[in-house]
Amino acid sequence: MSNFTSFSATLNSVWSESTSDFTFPASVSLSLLSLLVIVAYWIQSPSKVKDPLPPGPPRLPLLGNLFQLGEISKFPWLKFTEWSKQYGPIIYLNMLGQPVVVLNTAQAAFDLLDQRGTNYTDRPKLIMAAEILAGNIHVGFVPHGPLWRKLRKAAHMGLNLHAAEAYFPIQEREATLLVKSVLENPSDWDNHLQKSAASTILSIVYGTEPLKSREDPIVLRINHFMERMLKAALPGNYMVDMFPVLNKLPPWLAKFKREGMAAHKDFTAMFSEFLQGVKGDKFDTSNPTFSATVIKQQQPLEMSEKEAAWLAGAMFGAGSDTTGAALAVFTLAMILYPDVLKKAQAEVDSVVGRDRLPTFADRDQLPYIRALVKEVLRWKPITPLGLARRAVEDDVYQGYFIPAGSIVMTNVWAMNLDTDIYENPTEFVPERYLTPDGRDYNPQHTRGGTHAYGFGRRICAGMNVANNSLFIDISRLLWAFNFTPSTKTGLPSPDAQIDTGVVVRPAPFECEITPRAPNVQAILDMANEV
Ligand code: HEM
Repeated sequence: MSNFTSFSATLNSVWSESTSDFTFPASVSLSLLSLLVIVAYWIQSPSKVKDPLPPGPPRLPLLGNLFQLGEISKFPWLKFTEWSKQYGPIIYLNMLGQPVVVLNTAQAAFDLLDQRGTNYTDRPKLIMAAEILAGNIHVGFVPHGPLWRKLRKAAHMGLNLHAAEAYFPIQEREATLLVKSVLENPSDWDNHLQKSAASTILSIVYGTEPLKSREDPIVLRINHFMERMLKAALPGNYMVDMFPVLNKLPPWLAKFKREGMAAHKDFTAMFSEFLQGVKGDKFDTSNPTFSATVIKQQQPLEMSEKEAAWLAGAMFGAGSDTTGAALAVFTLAMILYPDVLKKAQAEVDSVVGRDRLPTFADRDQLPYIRALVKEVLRWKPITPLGLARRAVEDDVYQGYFIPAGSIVMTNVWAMNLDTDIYENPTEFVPERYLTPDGRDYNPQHTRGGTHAYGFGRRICAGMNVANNSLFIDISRLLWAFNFTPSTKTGLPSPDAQIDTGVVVRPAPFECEITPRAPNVQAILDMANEV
């Protein structure tokens, strides 16, 4: 799912590389732009500030923190975390009149997003991406209101803890295929992880057969949708997001609107075609699928064909790159922390043995693996700023004024490194999620031990499916392989990361992945899920 981690970085492009389809003649552009900035500021600035705004870096009149953009353009969570040490748990920024509030502690995120959920369940307005391209129907971007509640309810029916168990067979089959691919071609391990994550989510949503490649037409088509959404969501790419009044122009006068509406029609046709495939017999429907649940819920929830199609279609973008990136973090940790690797393998071996693959039935007996999955999500968060929210009304928190319309960001990176909660937070230590007598331990204000899936009512709808995929993939990879540094390139850096715009993941690195025993292939061949 396109997120807002690149928010600050991409605001830069307002000035530098705008691809806006609505351009001004050069002679009038500067003065007109200045006027528009003043009007935008006047419209958007908080009118009645009674309490002080939260602290933050110094601001200029009108421009706000625009001049700090350089500092936060790359990996903004790192700068926010640094600022949190200076300014405290809540930081206030202002970008050309747009208030931005960054929450740096789990306590602040819990107090606002969980405890005052009604005010913080909305998403920021994204006119080009969410309203025009997605037609205000994408569950991840739709404003807080009746439609979001309906879509979310249907999503819950297909993804809740119990419903997610129906996908165990798909996830076990995909995990076996993943181990097979890595065994055949270990140097391409990252590609196998990404393909496996994509294949799993597609099978869960539409009941498709396992993917042979990431170039499969269905993947390419959905990726094209995601790329369009991402490009449209980046601030500065479309003037209409800076000056919403432009959205009032009729389509014949506004190219961005004409093209956006046409693209929305195409995406609707694509998602409807996929859903029809489940209704008809094009895909294998012998396994329970998310789409089948959505189709069943259409009548009781009074969901239109279009809403059902978009709900199912939204899942690939939300669940594919995210899970794949978390598996890459796991691989990095196994290379850098050989003692953890050994301990995890020892647990798997003692419970499962060497004559079969781990299954979901083993999960209760694998506390160290459960802890390791939580540590993967904590150590290098793949969505370090979560997914932004919008304050609907003025609020006051800890004596600070949060203006209505503020973009609210959760700095999960800072929360995961909070030394009040985690000892040696930069180290990979699964033990932190176990009590001294070996039971599961979840730090305060986490959901299931983690902040990775967000907060409050808008928490990740697919978190059970994601946790299940991570558990089964990680336990089978640990059962099958040893992970060691590349003999050519040595130890990878724990800190090198890349921001894909969708997720933040470890920078590419090489490593050696070798089978732990000669019979791995034979056991894989015996697995009857494939
Ligand atoms: C490791 C994997 C994943 C991570 C780290 C992750 C993380 C997130 C985060 C941070 C949010 C925003 C929550 C908030 O606003 O507080 C989110 C939303 C969402 N996620 Fe996930 N996700 C993952 C996997 C999945 C999967 C597998 C699915 C689908 C099966 C999924 C479906 C969704 C949906 C539909 C939303 C939008 C919820 C809404 O706005 O109401 N995610 N996810």
